[in-house]
Amino acid sequence: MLAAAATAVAIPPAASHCFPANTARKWRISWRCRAARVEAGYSQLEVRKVTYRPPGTEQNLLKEINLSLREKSFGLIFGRSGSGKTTLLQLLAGLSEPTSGSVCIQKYDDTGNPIGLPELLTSQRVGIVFQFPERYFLADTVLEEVTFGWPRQKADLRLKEQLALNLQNAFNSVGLTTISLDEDPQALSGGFKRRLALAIQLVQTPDLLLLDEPLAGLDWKARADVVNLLKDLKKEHTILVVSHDLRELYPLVDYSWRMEMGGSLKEEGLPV
Ligand SMILES: Nc1ncnc2c1ncn2[C@@H]1O[C@H](COP(=O)(O)OP(=O)(O)OP(=O)(O)O)[C@@H](O)[C@H]1O
Repeated sequence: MLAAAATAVAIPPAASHCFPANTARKWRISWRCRAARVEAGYSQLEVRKVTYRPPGTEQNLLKEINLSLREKSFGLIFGRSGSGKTTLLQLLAGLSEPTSGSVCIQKYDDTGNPIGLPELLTSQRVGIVFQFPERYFLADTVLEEVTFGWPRQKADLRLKEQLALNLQNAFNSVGLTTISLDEDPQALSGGFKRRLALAIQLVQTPDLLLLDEPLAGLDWKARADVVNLLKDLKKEHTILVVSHDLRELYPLVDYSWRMEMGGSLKEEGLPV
């Protein structure tokens, strides 16, 4: 798999992956920083007083949102349709910019004291899987689907090798090692399509994984499959999910929030 992925010819990024055009360059920078980042303590996502009003509109969709999520934990945002949950995920993914407030990663030592200044959470540190991600698969093979946006130039060979290694790790962690890279992504089962969408994001080794309605549209077997997968992934990843499927996700949840109509967020236990 490694060799095939490393030599894969790159195609422009797919809309479904929502990577900015210069993602590859950013990944390289991100890895360099990551290598230097081995410290005791822990990191935490901190959303501070975030308000969002789409450009050219008068109304705030999100109002003074505060949220903290410790690394390698699982957060869930629930609330009525139209309250602003997806808008918040898009903002955390860097697809839109807060009108005010900040989204940072703050490091703490083992006693809970902050280490240094908070770092801005940039889009290259976030992976997002949209609702029904399989609808946006465009390639004919699994290999082409996951290598969309990979660099073409020879000078980027080392980067491609690193991506290929990440790909192998991602496929291992989502349990996709049994499928052929030549397979048509649309021919995979519902649960495997979701695994593939997750693997595509995990290749970036994101600090934060955002999932919008990860169980939507799946049959009971695939839903159970994805829940088990998320249970495994949360051991190594920081995951923030928007979902209406509270009962099934309840056993995984470390923190939860209710989004009120009008875009206010309140920390609250799940009503299950
Ligand atoms: N760019 C925009 N301009 C104006 N209004 C917008 C914009 N984007 C979203 N909205 C509105 O903001 C509100 C929140 O939408 P959002 O999709 O975030 O809700 P949601 O809680 O995720 O809903 P659902 O659970 O149905 O997915 C909706 O009323 C939507 O129409």
